[in-house]
Amino acid sequence: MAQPDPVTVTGLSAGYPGRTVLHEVTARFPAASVTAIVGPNGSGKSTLLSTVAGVLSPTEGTVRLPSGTRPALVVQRSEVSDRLPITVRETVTMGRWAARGLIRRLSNKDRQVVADCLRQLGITELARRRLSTLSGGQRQRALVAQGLAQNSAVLLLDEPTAGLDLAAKEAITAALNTAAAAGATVVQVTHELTDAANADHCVLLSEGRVLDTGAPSAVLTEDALRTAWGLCTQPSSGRLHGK
Ligand SMILES: Nc1ncnc2c1ncn2[C@@H]1O[C@H](COP(=O)(O)OP(=O)(O)OP(=O)(O)O)[C@@H](O)[C@H]1O
Repeated sequence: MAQPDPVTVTGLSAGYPGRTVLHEVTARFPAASVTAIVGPNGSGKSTLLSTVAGVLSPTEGTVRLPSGTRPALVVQRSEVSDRLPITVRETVTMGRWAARGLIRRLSNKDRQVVADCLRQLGITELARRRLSTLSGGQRQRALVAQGLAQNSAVLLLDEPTAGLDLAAKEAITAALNTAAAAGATVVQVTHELTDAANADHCVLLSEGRVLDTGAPSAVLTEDALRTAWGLCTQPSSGRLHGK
């Protein structure tokens, strides 16, 4: 079977009014794989994800996606209002809008996908609860389930496991691995050393430029981390932090 096309960015510059954040970024995000984007605070990880998602337009360069793909983007939970008057099931069902449009009624397949995503993230019991009544970690699982429900060939997530307990982290990691095994291009921004080390591929950013890209074991060397973070890793905390 032919390998699905990867996502590629070439010579990408992007940023915000009066501020260029990404400078000539060239990177490849392989299909059927999980890629971790890592780098210090402010290095441009979220900006890169938003540009690949099409939320931000590049000022230079190109983003190439598999033809006809509309990426699914799971933003940081702090960017989503916790006051939305909708249930967990409705939140996840919104993920089907991309596939079915706003008008068409939910099909049995839509319902099945939503049920599967709720189950994968271990939140079936929370399905009737209002999003506003959930803990931060429970809400994060619902947002990841919404991203998965889009069944997109490209799934982009901004720090999906940040601040979660071990069970929630494991549920999300397993769900991302399952999506990749089914052929999706999964890209996650992460500060978690374990998530980065367990990814199939890694892109290390520093000051809006690609410092290195490749297998995590080759990219996340002590030297590279010292260069990027200016100090060293803190393996005991498992998080990638500078001083
Ligand atoms: N909406 C915005 N308007 C202006 N500048 C922004 C905006 N969002 C981010 N920036 C700036 O762009 C730079 C890169 O931010 P970005 O969020 O992409 O970094 P990051 O690597 O994801 O950081 P972190 O690890 O802290 O989440 C930062 O200097 C930030 O201040």
